[in-house]
Formats: sequence, structure tokens, C-alpha cells
Amino acid sequence: MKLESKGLTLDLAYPQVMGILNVTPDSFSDGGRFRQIDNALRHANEMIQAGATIIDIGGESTRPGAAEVPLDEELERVIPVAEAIAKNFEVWVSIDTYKPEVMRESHRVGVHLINDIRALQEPGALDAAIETGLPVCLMHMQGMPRTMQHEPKYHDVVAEVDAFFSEHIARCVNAGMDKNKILLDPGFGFGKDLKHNYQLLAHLSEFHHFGLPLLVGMSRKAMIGQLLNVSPDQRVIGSVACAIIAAMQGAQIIRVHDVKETAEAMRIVEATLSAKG
Ligand SMILES: Cn1cnc2c(O)nc(N)nc21
Repeated sequence: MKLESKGLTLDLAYPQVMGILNVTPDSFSDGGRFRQIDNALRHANEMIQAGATIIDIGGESTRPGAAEVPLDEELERVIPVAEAIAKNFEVWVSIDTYKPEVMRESHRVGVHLINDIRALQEPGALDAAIETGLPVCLMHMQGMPRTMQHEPKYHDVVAEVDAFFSEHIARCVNAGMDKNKILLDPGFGFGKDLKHNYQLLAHLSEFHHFGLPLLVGMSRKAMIGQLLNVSPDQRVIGSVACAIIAAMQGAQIIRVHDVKETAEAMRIVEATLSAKG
């Protein structure tokens, strides 16, 4: 399976590492230090050298309880950084946004992939994504970041996420999007409690029936912290363990903070999966 965008190809036969670049003052792990372009470029370069093949740029924190960011503020944060990275590195640049104007502007400055935690449900987002022609990751979320962790409830979380994927793939394809430009993400930690997160991880391979790339993000999240009782900067081992479990089930893109550690683990996964023949 391969993904193409703007002359770049991503070989999804083996897991690819997506490095997280938060350009937010309140990001829970980077401490908001990556707001300046030079720091962002330095961090992006570190992640690329460590093995990241995608850099995911986000201007609005998506952690539970996070407030929304006004459009002009988000544009000011992410567009200069996205443009600089796209210009300076041969790497896939992903934009973590749900705003149609940010999607359009990101495309204009060279972004390769749209990462929308709201699965193109905001007004105008689906049209904007189709107009850009970019691949789009549709992520499942129950509720909104401000309230999503207030008692999330499911009858069967795996079945309900699967149904969500079916519904939104159909909505996008019916609106004119090429199905091969869709990626799917169960949205770990987005309206899920500990049990829900591990049910999704345990059954992750069941989502392959759509024939679309799976993107997962568990890095440093509460599903690790609640189990190990450690702070976000002490969750590398847990994050790598989650990445391995996902990649061994065929997840194609792993979104992480700790690129070096994860990329090394993915090489072990690659050796193991290719030995399966
Ligand atoms: C922005 N963001 C934070 N967590 C994420 C996850 O798990 N998946 C995707 N696609 N984006 C995420």
C-alpha cells in the first residue's frame, strides 16, 4: 500500500513514524517552546534525522479540556512553520486542523496531508479537503476535547468506531473524494476511558477491512499514564509498547513524540513482520 502527495510517496508496507510538532503554548508535552520557526525547524530536523517520515504540525492543543484557538491565531502559528518545513526538508508535512481555511492555506504552502480530529465534520471542511486533493486522516472522537472525557460511554466501542468509519468514508466518497485518499484513526483518548482505549488497541487489526491506512496516536497519553502512574515525560516505554502492539497488527502510521525510540522499535517490527513471509 502506498500514499502519494505532491510528488512524495509513502511506502505503507511497513510502519511509518509521524513526529509531533506542537506549535501551541499549552501543548502537554513540548511545553509550548516550539512556537518560533527556528525552534520548530530544529525540532523537525531532529525528528527527521531520528527516522520520522511525516511531521504533524498542530496549532491548537487537542488534549482533554483544551480550549479552541481563533482562526487567525492558528494560521499565524502553523502556516509559517509548515511552509518552512516543506521548503527545507524532503519530508511529508501533515497539518493537524479541523478548520477549512487552515486546510486551504496549508495546501497552498506545500502541506501533503490533512489530519482532522473532527473527521471533516466542521462546516466547509469536507469541501475544502476535496478542493485541495490532499489525503485526509479521519479520526474518531466522541464529543469535543473540552468535554470528551466526561464519562465516555459505548455499547461496543470497536463496533461503534467501525460504524463511524463506514459513515464518514461514505460521506466523503459521496461528496466526491477519492476513497484512496482516506486514512482512518480510532482516536485513542478522544472520548474513551482506559477500558475503551485498550479494547480498541486489542482489536485494531479489525479496522483493516476498509482497505485503508490506519493511523494511531497513543504517545504519552493517559491510557499509558493511568496504567503506569507516571508523568507525560516518563511515558516513553509505554508509548513504544503501544506503538509495537499497533504496528504488529499492521497499523501503517504511528504518531509519536519520541521518534528515535519508536523508529528503532519499528525496525524490529519490520524484521519480524517480513520474517512472517
Ligand atoms: C492531533 N492528535 C492528537 N492525538 C491524535 C491521534 O491519536 N490521532 C490523530 N490523527 N491526531 C491526533
